[in-house]
Order: sequence, then structure tokens, then C-alpha cells
Amino acid sequence: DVLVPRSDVACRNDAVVFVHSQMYVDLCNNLAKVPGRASAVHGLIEAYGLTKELRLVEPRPATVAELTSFHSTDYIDHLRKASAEEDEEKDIDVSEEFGLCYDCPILPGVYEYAAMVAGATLTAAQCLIDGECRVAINWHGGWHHAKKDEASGFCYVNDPVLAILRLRERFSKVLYIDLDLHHGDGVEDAFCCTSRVMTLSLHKFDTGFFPGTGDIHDTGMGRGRYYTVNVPLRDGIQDSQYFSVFNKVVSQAESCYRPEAVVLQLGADGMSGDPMGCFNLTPQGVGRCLAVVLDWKLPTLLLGGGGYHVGNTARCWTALTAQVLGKSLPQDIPEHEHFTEYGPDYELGITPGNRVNHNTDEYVEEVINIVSENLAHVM
Ligand SMILES: CN(c1ccc(C(=O)NO)cc1)S(=O)(=O)c1ccc(-c2ccccn2)s1
Ligand SMILES: [Zn+2]
Repeated sequence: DVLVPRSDVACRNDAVVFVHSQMYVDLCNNLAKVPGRASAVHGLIEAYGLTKELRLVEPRPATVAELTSFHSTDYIDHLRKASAEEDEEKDIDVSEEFGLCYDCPILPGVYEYAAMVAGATLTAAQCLIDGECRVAINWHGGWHHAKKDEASGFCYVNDPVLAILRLRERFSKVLYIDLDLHHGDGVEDAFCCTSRVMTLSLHKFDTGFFPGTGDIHDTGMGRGRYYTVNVPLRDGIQDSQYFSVFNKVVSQAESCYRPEAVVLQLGADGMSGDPMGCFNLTPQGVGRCLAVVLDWKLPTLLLGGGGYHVGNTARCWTALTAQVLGKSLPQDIPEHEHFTEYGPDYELGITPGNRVNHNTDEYVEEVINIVSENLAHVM
């Protein structure tokens, strides 16, 4: 059949692909750092009747070849062997090698979990490449800290990097936007030396806050100089200021970079009420950011990430799923298996806390000016 010129992959329809299977939810429930979050997220999306509007696509595990398109063979081999060992056999290497300790413990089955999450994100990316949809969603992906040969920050395999590498087989320029509370260091590291992928992260940046990278002056290296964009923020930021920063920086990035595809990591640990207790955002604020990206009408992959208040994370990703579908939702949480997660108000909306905002207008203006000057070098 006629090859579609790479720059204008036509979308056969405006379906929204949603990668899902019960087995996938069960796997994510048990092994991600937030037990039970996967089924709470899926349960609320289903309770609002949104799964009927989505094109559900079953995930398949990523192959070793796919995993080692970014990760080292040694790391993947070690993860696979360690994951297969029964925990009573102590001969596995429990050293900190490959980052497999503390925040990223070797749990039985962790390899199958990581391979399935990566496979789910790759399945979503493939649907975009094949023109099956314009937006594809994997809320259980977005593990942005994993490095080539090291697990980090609850992330074993960097599924956003794998997706971007796959999208790059079809699209000449990919824009990665990371709205998780934490800096998307693993994705930035993977593409810091190329102009073919622009990574743009809004995150908390403060002394001693994980992962410690994401300084505004880190702009990439060599051919990648100015194609790494970091927007460091302080505690307490609320929707209006966050959207203002996002809109100015991301709109300039899109207009000077002209990406052909977008990967958007929507970690929900910046929500008001999250145990991380840093930002003071609501799904409405992040939804305004999503609307800017959807308006570009580009192939767009939506991923999850952090989010440690299970109810608020489910609220956020359900509201964003409805927004992609163009559906408005009733404020009252529908009766369903996880209803009790949403007390005491049992409402979809999240009210911002009245916490101190350390982002002065002067600080935000300075950040925007520096980022804007850097982006002026991008052509
Ligand atoms: C390993 N760490 C990470 C790493 C990544 C994330 C993340 O969400 N990245 O997107 C969060 C914490 S960490 O050292 O900052 C923490 C571990 C546990 C933390 C915690 C747990 C409960 C309440 C507040 N903080 S922070
Ligand atoms: Zn996070």
C-alpha cells in the first residue's frame, strides 16, 4: 500500500486507545510502589462509563530486544535472573549494583511487571505510529527515572524512553513533556545529546529533593544543546501560576521545535493532598495544560507516573481521560468497588490546600525569561 509521508501520518479515526487488561491491572496493583492504585484508577474510569468510549487494547510484554534498545543487556539479564529467584535463595546479588535495592527492591515477578509496563507503553506508541488513533493512554506507565543500567526512584524500566525510541522510527522530532512532581532525569539523560528529541520537564527543584537534577541551566549537550528544557519550581504552586508557566514555555517550545509527535508524562504526585506534600495542583490545572497539547492535533502518548494519594491520582487520570474523550463528568463519584477511597466528600474535584506558595511572581518571571532565551536558540 502507499507509504504515508512520515510527517503527516493520517489518523484513520479519532479513537482513543487505552491499553488495558485485567492481568495488567493485577500485575501493576501488586508490584508498583503504590499497591492497589492500578485497580482504583481503572475502577473509577470504568465506573464513569468511559471504558465504553475507549478503544481498549491488550498489552503484551516487551521483548528483551525491545528492553535493550535502551537498557544494557547486563542490567536486563540481572533483572530477569534476580526476579526469577525465590527470595529464600540468598545467592542473588543483593548489592546495590544496578540500583536494585531500597527504592527499587528485587521482588519476585518484578521483571514480568516491568516488561509488561514497557510492552503496554510500546503497544500505545505502535497504535500512534499505525495511525489507529491520535491519542493513546497507558496510565500505569511513565517510569521516568530508570537509567540505561540502573533502576531508580521506584522505576525499573524507562518505558517513556522506549516509546520515544519507537516513535522516532516514524517521526523525525518527538517532544517529551514531563509534568510529574519530580524531574524526568532518566528521559533527559537518554536524549540530552540529540536534537531529535526535546525533553521538557516542570518539576520541584530544591536542595535535597529527589532526584536533585533538573537545574534551569541544564540545557543539553553537543547537538542536543538547548533541546533539554528544565523548569524548576518551588513548593506550593497552584493551578493558575503553573498553567501560566506551562503555557508560555511549552507553546514557545512547540512553535520553535515543531515536533511531529508528543509523549506527555502526567505523574499525579503534584496534586494537592498527595503524601509528597509539595505542589498544590488540581486536575483542572493539569487539564488546562493537556488542552494546550491536544490542540496541536499531533500523535500524543499519555503516561502516568507518580501519584501516592490513590483517590486523588484516580480522580486526576479519570478527569483527564474524560477530557481526551470530550466528555464532562458528574461531580458525584459513582458507586463502585473502590467508592470508599473518595470519602468524606465522594466528589471528583480536588480542592487546593491553603499552603504557602514559595513561587513568587518574580521567581516565575525569571524562570520563564531564562527558558525563553534558551529556546530562542532552537530552530
Ligand atoms: C525514592 N524517592 C522517590 C523517588 C521517585 C519518586 C517519584 O514519584 N518520581 O516521579 C518519589 C520518591 S524518595 O527518596 O524521594 C522518597 C521515598 C519515599 C518518600 C516519601 C514517602 C511518603 C511520603 C513522602 N515521601 S520520598
Ligand atoms: Zn514523582
